[in-house]
Amino acid sequence: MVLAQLGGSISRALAQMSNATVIDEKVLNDCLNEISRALLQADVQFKMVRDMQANIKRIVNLEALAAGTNKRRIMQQAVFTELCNMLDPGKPSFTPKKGKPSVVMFVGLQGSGKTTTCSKYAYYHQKKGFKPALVCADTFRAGAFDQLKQNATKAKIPFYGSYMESDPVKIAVEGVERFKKENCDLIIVDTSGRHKQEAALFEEMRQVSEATKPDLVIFVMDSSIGQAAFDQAQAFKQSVSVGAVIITKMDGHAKGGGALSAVAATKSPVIFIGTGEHIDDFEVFDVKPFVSRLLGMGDWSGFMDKIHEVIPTDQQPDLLQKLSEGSFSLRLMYEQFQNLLKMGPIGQAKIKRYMTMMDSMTDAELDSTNPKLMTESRIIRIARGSGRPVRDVMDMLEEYKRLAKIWGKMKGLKLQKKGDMSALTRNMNVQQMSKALPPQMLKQIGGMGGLQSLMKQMGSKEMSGMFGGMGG
Ligand SMILES: Nc1nc2c(ncn2[C@@H]2O[C@H](COP(=O)(O)OP(=O)(O)OP(=O)(O)O)[C@@H](O)[C@H]2O)c(=O)[nH]1
Repeated sequence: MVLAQLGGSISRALAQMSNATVIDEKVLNDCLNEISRALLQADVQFKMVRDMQANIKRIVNLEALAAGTNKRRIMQQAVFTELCNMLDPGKPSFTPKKGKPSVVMFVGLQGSGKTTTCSKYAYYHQKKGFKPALVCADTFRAGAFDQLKQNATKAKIPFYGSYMESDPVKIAVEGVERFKKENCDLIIVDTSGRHKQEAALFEEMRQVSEATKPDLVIFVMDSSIGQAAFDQAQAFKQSVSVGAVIITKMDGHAKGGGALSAVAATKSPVIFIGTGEHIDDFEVFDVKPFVSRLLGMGDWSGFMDKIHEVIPTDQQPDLLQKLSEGSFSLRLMYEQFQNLLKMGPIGQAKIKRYMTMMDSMTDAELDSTNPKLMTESRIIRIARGSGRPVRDVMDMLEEYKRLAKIWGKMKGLKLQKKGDMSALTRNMNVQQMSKALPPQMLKQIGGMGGLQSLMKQMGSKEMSGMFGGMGG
């Protein structure tokens, strides 16, 4: 996800500023320009970037900044506040209540992921104890009804639609009435995808909304839409009263900045994000944790210790680049295991087993950094493919999560120069090495004592090379 790069660029700009000996207007402007450039590259609308820049300049007191010991924090806080303000329209969206019938209508551009998202939204609420139902008022795209029907059947959610009827208003009204009678408390109406140039389709959408009187209209937006987001979102808002936004395909390579623009255009909050094609690849969206993750805030303490622990003496620029983007994937873990195998008999059986299972994984699975991708069906498939019990696959994934947590601390890391890194890692000792090893492996080696003698035998150079080659 390119948003991670945005976080990295902003962090770098802040670090550069806080490294300056004198903080004057020029240094502040340079820093703000750098941040603005990063936001523009992430497809945030120009006007929003300009406003944000002006706001930060207003908030940040240059004198306090020049005198303050924690310049980085002051600036980071200002950027944090501004990004939160951009993503928070200041009023919460309508939330359905159990036992009380609500109608929620989904609108969006063609292919934005509406139909998939309707099912995810229904499924999410069903798990929370709601009685949802799906109505397919998309009479425009052949196959839309079948798609909804298929998703609804899989999740055991009642649905309504027609192959014959071509009037979406009629279908929507009939569906809503039927499910109200059946005491469903969350009636979700899926509509056809449309572009702002298609006036007739916009009129039709307005009519569906007028006839079904939704409690909430959700604008579904593909995160890769880029700079067009603002205009498109605004066009929808002008025809129907959009009250919330869901951003889809956040798992892809989208720049994601369009999300900020959609919020500004619709003055509505983002309530969920879609993170994959599967029905539970769906997350509640919360502004503050999202922005703090984006800025790599919150977990800087103990950060350098982790560098001591896990980075080998020989340089791994590619690895560091990947880690600074927050992408510790199963493939990186595989490569790490490969290096461990080269070392000799230690824990080979277990690692070989892990690698056999990983050989049964798809490229997408190996390269993903989202543990949620590993759904039950994928785990079963991998177990079958590798001839291992499901428990072993789970065990391997747990190990991945454990390592990813350690490596995850590197996200947003400002890359060091070659010399700096070797100086940092020169002091790696047995204790630090032991922390970097999987606990089972440490046990197999014979605990701390075993590790110590092993390091003596092999020479700590080879030992620290264990993590070598990971950048590939
Ligand atoms: N990777 C990923 N794919 C998604 C996500 N949401 C939807 N998709 C995929 O996007 C494609 C389009 O999704 P649909 O749900 O058919 O889109 P739609 O907006 O209903 O399409 P129209 O009815 O033509 O407007 C499908 O292949 C979905 O599987 C997501 O969060 N991540």
